[in-house]
Amino acid sequence: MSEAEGYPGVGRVLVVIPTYNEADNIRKITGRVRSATPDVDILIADDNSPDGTGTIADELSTADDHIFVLHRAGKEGLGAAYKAGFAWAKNKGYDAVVEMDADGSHAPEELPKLLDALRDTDAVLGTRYIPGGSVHNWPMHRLLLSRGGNIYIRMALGMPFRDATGGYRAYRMPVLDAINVDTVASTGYSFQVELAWRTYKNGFRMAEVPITFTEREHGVSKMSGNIFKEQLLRVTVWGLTARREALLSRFGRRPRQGSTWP
Ligand SMILES: Nc1nc2c(ncn2[C@@H]2O[C@H](COP(=O)(O)OP(=O)(O)O[C@H]3O[C@H](CO)[C@@H](O)[C@H](O)[C@@H]3O)[C@@H](O)[C@H]2O)c(=O)[nH]1
Repeated sequence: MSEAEGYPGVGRVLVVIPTYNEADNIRKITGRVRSATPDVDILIADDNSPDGTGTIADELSTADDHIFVLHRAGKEGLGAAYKAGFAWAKNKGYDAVVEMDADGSHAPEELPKLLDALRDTDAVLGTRYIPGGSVHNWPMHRLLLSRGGNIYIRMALGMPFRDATGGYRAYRMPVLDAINVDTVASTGYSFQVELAWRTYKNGFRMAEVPITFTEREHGVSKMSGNIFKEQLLRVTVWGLTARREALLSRFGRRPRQGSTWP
């Protein structure tokens, strides 16, 4: 087993790809990542996919020293898979991690752009909704949900970012340590919002770079009504908690220990 030398100016980078039923996509995406960025490693975090993604991942790992597999017992959501992947990265001494979907929605060819930006900052958010960014082949209802959700998040949390829900990102490892990523409660897509929120609240440097998001050709999205409800509820509570804390500090009072949720 050998590991990549590292990305210039960033260090050893691990691209974490969570998978659930991505048998038709996993070969292609890992090949594209390896071609675009030969200096980075890949970890496939598979939740025991019934379609055999885990077996294909093992084959890829056997054939390439820069691909690793984390087999998990069962489907626990994208957030849980990322947390396990980040813990694996920390254990192996990586300097930075990248989040990437398995289905080709996030173009590996744009990875150098994210990593170049990470040289001068602590976290990079790939953003669909700034000039240069775009979304391809999404149905109108999904686009409206995403745009509307991001407007709500900006208003509720006061974060300046245009795309707090996106899943193509890079974090330096000390950020994940400082924000206690292992205690992140979100399991679905609000995981992305919670990570951005914690990073922002902790005062880390964050940059947005434009990305092109292309809807998957194979397999299905795991988006569900429950995932959407989780996001809405959590963002509302975080926003109210932040306002309460701001109010208390204005009157010279500190919030009760443990009063911040989650
Ligand atoms: N291990 C594991 N992986 C999962 C699970 N659920 C989803 N994944 C993996 O997570 C990635 C994204 O899942 P999709 O279901 O394809 O996501 P999406 O609906 O296209 O959502 C994307 O856009 C959202 C914002 O609009 C993002 O919030 C989200 O992170 C993702 O990038 C894929 O690689 C998928 O296999 C799970 O329970 N377990």
